[in-house]
Amino acid sequence: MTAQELTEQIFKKKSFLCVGLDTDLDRIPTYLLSEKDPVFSFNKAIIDATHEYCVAYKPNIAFYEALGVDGWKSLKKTIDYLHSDYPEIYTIADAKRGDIGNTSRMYAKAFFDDLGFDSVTVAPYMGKDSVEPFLEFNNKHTILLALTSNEGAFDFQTLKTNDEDLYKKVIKTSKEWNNSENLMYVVGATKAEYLADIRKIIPESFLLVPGVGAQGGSLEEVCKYGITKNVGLLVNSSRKIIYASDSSNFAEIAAAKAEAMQVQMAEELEKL
Ligand SMILES: O=c1ccn([C@@H]2O[C@H](COP(=O)(O)O)[C@@H](O)[C@H]2O)c(=O)[nH]1
Repeated sequence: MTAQELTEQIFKKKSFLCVGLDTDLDRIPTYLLSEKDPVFSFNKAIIDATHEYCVAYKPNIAFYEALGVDGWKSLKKTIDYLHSDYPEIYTIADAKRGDIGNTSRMYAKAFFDDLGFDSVTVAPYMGKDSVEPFLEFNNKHTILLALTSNEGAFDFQTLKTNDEDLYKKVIKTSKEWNNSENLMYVVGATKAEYLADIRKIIPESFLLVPGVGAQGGSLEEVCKYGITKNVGLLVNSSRKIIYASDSSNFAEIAAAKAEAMQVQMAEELEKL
């Protein structure tokens, strides 16, 4: 899916919500554990209930890898289900990959060609040749970690290099890379006020913003500093939506949480 098509979906659905599929066998309703594929059953129920309120889903790959072969099968079934039943949905593999070039190429093939995700998150630490192999894929996005939502973001990302914050240097440098038009960036909702400066460097780029909900970030603050006339935001919430309830009507409750966020987003879009 192109960024233009994603923007069209955002205005059509009046939502820039991304629902995170951080599916954990220890947190899903226990009655699902007797199903053949509990992870897929849970994801399918969440997707069917929430899809009208969001434009994207973001499975965090760690939750699937942790289950070995079964986890990969559940991930594949989930992405195939999205492609077949909800082709208008944008998909993000939150995998935080990046390695020497020929290895990065294999990661890119895995997530873009084999699994067919629209985008994958990538760590910038190994530099240009570790990211460019992802950028070669047409109509696929590489979402570079810029300023993350966790406390540890201050360990390195805000260190000064030649009087400039490292995360700003990463963003500026990445704009020079081949096919940089295929880049998006991760900026944590917990650091919303930084978005004002970030928008000076990348006024048009899409930002994936995790950290609203369980991590305490505010949607209002994110919009105040980060929204553009074309929106340019995908705001993720995982646990606050998918684990809102562990009873048999968990999907209904998740839908209510997603709808509440969508309503707030529609209000923000009205202001544009
Ligand atoms: O800076 C980052 C980058 C990625 N994440 C991921 O987003 C979700 C957030 O989940 P919540 O339950 O809504 O807190 C999760 O998959 C993280 O690994 C992030 O939080 N911050």
